[in-house]
Amino acid sequence: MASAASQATLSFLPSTSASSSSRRQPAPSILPLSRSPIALRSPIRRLGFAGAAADPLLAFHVASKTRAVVGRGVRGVVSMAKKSVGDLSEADLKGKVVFLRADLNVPLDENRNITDDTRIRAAIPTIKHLMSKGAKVLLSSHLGRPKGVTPKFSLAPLVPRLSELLGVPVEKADDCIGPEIEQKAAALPEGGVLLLENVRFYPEEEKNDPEFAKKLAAVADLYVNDAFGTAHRAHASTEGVTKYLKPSVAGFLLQKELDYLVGAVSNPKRPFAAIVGGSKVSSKIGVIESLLEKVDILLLGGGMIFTFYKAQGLSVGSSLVEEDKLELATTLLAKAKAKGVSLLLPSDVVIADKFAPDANSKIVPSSAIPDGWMGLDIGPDSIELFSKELETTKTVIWNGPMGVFEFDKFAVGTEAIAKKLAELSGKGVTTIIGGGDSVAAVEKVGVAGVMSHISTGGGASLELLEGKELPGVVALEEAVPVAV
Ligand SMILES: Nc1ncnc2c1ncn2[C@@H]1O[C@H](COP(=O)(O)OP(=O)(O)O)[C@@H](O)[C@H]1O
Ligand SMILES: O=C(OP(=O)(O)O)[C@H](O)COP(=O)(O)O
Repeated sequence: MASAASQATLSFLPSTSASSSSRRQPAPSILPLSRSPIALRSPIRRLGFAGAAADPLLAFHVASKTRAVVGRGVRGVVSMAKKSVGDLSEADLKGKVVFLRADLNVPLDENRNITDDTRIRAAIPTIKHLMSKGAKVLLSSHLGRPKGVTPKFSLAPLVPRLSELLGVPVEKADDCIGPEIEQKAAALPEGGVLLLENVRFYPEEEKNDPEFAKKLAAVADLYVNDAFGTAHRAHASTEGVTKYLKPSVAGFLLQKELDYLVGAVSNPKRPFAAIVGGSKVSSKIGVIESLLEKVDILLLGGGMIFTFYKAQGLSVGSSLVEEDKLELATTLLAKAKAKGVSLLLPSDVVIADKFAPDANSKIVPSSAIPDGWMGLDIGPDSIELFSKELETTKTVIWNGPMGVFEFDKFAVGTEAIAKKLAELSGKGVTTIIGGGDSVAAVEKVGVAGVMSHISTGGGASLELLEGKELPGVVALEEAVPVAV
């Protein structure tokens, strides 16, 4: 049975939602401050294609699959798209030297062993495709944020795993430009792969220096960008190089990321819910504002909720609060209401007497956080409330953990959401995990494989969800417009 806290929440829910259940009551026009949590609901909005087409993000659509998503049920609408590596013919690729920018920025332990090879595995389909078409692949990436040539940031530890996944020995160069590359590129057989050294060993890379970009392009015939995780950086190997290599096209991973983070989000199967967590409101303002234009339901968790509670006049103890964002929190709540978005804050929280894995903890209603205690996770009623809400949806996007999931004691909320999304994914709901810590949580629970899409880019996915243009995508060639 639901506790008093969750019943208080449910009493705020009106009966008008398409995702509704019989429990909904009309929302009060003014939220009583004493009655946290906040649950604002009004009818599900349905953005037609006109709404989606007006979204500038749709200009980034690259895949034919995306075109189908964008154009579903709409005749005569032209979809803007980026040219894809899949659009190139065998003649375009056979014997050609391809500069392929991937994001192989993987975590290494102190012995330089790869601790998570996700980004390498994600790059494989494009590399294999180029190999199968007889291209000669110059594979480029950064690793970490080196200041000049730094051996510990060499790409050498990646060679064995790349070779294993590709089924061929991958040779590595000691540089990414210059005579060695010219010589090795000339000696590459069709279908061969040469891994270039860390492109950030040159400071010119991050400065997007045109002369450096020209040197990167020097031995190649064409450019493929598959580095989604770095597409928000206007660097020489992600943006500058496109000025010197034609065509410059998108790889399969980049396509897939855009399909989900732009396509599915701009024209989702509804009801469409977003779950936004993480530490601070300030780092998620852009995402929340952008998602408020698109979603039917917005569930908030993580450290940011305490700023919303405080803005509502509640006591939050020593929880994380951004005092200068209280007004903003109130504005966002009002915006959600005005837009008819159902915005839910957790009804109960797990509080701790210190910020530590071994802190004493207890569960309290969100409106009853005592002085000296801080909220570090969402509580069981909130998990139930969020889970019920999520069951009404057809598309869910998640960015940011529900609590301090790095501490086992406060990982329950985040892990419960991960499991819920896995369950929903199995029932045909589109589940999109938007990078960063949410991906780590999903992996920790062992349900990454069942999600519809797990983004390989934290910062890049955040920027996309904020509605920003990614320089690495903008720079790519437009596909021939297709009437859908
Ligand atoms: N209640 C909380 N109090 C303090 N920090 C929190 C709380 N909930 C979550 N966090 C922290 O938020 C961090 C993630 O925030 P953020 O970087 O914004 O998310 P993401 O990486 O998913 O974009 C995690 O390190 C987590 O410990
Ligand atoms: O790991 C990356 O970004 P992410 O941590 O935001 O996912 C990318 O490789 C970009 O790296 P950068 O943030 O050093 O430019």
